[in-house]
Amino acid sequence: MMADDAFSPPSPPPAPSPLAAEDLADARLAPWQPSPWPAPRRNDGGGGRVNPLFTILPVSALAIGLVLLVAVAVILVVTRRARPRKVDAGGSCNGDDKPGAPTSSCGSHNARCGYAAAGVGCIYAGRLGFSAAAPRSRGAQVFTYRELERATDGFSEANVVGRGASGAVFRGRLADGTPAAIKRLRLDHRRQGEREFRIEVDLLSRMESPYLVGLLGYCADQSHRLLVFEFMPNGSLRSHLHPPPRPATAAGGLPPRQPLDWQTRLGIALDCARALEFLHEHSTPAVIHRDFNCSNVLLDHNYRARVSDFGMAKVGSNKADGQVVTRVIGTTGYLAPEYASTGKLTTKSDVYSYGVVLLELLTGRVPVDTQRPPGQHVLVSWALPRLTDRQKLAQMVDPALKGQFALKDLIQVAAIAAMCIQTKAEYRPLMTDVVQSLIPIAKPSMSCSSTPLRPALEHVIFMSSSQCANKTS
Ligand SMILES: Nc1ncnc2c1ncn2[C@@H]1O[C@H](COP(=O)(O)OP(=O)(O)OP(=O)(O)O)[C@@H](O)[C@H]1O
Repeated sequence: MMADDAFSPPSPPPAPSPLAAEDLADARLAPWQPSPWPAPRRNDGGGGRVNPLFTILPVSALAIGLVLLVAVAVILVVTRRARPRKVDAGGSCNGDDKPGAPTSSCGSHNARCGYAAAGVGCIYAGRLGFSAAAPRSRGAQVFTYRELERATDGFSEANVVGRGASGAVFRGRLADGTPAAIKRLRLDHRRQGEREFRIEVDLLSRMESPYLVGLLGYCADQSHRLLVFEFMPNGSLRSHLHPPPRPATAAGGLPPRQPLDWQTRLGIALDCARALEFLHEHSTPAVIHRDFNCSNVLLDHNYRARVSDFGMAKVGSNKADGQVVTRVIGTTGYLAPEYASTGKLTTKSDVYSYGVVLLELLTGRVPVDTQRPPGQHVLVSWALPRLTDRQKLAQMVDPALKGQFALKDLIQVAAIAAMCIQTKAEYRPLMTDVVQSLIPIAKPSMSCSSTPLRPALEHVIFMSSSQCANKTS
């Protein structure tokens, strides 16, 4: 029943609003307790005096709050200004990476630590569809052509460290003493150089990983287009795995280059896997390198690898299948079959190219070599049946690695390579799986039993935990 049935006022009350009726009912259930505090007196214009406390207290509280707010804001602004210009994007890092520092001091491979150089800016920011929240931690400094000319002794031939399809790369030293690799792009009528320039600047000034070659800056002075990278003193992986034959005059007196040893190769394989893992799985949206090959793997003074050359990279689509249909470009011998034949590009195309580089590390062979006997021209077709045959496996390894590896490690690397170069893209592993599978063998101190294979690689026929004990060398 209604509450006012039970409530019998002595005289008819003024018509109550429904809310007033409920209030009355509540009042019946919970009798009103007098407040211990003095009741405020309403200034009703009836001549009653207002207690000054009730005016002063809220006003002073408001004033104190305002002062505190302003103080906090001032402290925040001052401390931000006083901090060195290092930006922590996506995780705190106390490393002291400097422009040109070849190795990040961040512990985690996922750490994105970097710096923002003074007075930096990126004129091409925002063209590749990264979300606004994407970290832009590394500033790319803008150089004039004159500055880079000075840095390279007028682009002298003596400073050329390499030449790619898009131009020459010069060793240089920036005004602050930082060593740098300066790539002078050739701008052709197809404007491919311009496109590559924009992609490199846009991507690299936003991405931050110790496994990617860092972009220190760029120059877009009139018709000049130059990219300034961290200098990688040990050059490309290609120059170590497949050194060009030295002319007799140059070779005389110079000691022969030592082939990379097994552990160094595994370290390089792991660094590259982490670089691709970063692009595919830790970047939003995913980035497909599209031209991953051993020329684009550069080595620092400790032979730690970093991936370079993003001029052909594609930012993955947001579509569910993560597939981009595009013009087929890349390097012969590294192209995934589905990409080469249909132009369908996915992160799994990079996984295939990675598998080819892993085969090069394993065998010391180039991806395509028409000088070899028939049946051995294409590395992938020659290697694939051997990778899963224990007898033939040991014979396919680079002779320079003889006696340096345990059979179980070789089997593991072969299994990873075999999965990466699967013809069907969906059978290839994720780069995260590759990283996890390589970690135990790239760190020899870890015991075999504590490092089970990742599910993606488990079904390779001869991989079983019992074989972990079969250490033969
Ligand atoms: N950051 C760097 N530090 C040291 N050397 C470098 C650096 N970048 C490039 N180089 C050298 O310059 C060479 C040419 O590099 P570049 O990226 O122009 O071409 P590429 O990758 O070999 O070929 P392409 O551009 O045709 O794919 C490399 O192989 C390497 O020896």
